[in-house]
Amino acid sequence: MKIAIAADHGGYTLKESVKRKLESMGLDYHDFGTHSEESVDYPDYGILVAESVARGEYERGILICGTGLGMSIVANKVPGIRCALLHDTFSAKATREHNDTNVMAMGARVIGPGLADDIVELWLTTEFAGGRHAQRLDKISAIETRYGREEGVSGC
Ligand SMILES: O=C(CO)[C@H](O)[C@H](O)[C@H](O)COP(=O)(O)O
Repeated sequence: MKIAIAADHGGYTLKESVKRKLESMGLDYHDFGTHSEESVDYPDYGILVAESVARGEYERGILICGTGLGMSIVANKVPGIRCALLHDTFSAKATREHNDTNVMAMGARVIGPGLADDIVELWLTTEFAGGRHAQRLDKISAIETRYGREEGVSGC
């Protein structure tokens, strides 16, 4: 599984920790930045991960900022992206089973590296359950279509 990862300055340190977790799981990743704690704007980084996942270049994306809120808002603007803001393991498992989320966001000012590792591992290893949940995802896609965003990000 290929993973795209990015953070703003608030999430930089946790991103480095999550990268070590991915390496320990034997997973490939691409780090879209940021590469220091110098202040940056989270939309500039969140969009890189969201669009690369939407284009199919990476199977999953991981985004980290101070709260995870800004990153999750950005990612969910991109057609085809279903991003979950995750700070607990129950939700990490449930959002894969029920929502088939392809991007997750965390807040480095909310949780520590140990819990973040557990969340990432569960989120990456839990399969979508399908069944009744699939028809709900179809309805989410229909909402995207209704707002004229069915074209995805081809051409970006
Ligand atoms: O987007 C956020 C909140 O929704 C992130 O937590 C950012 O990391 C945060 O806003 C950055 O804040 P700062 O005061 O500029 O460090």
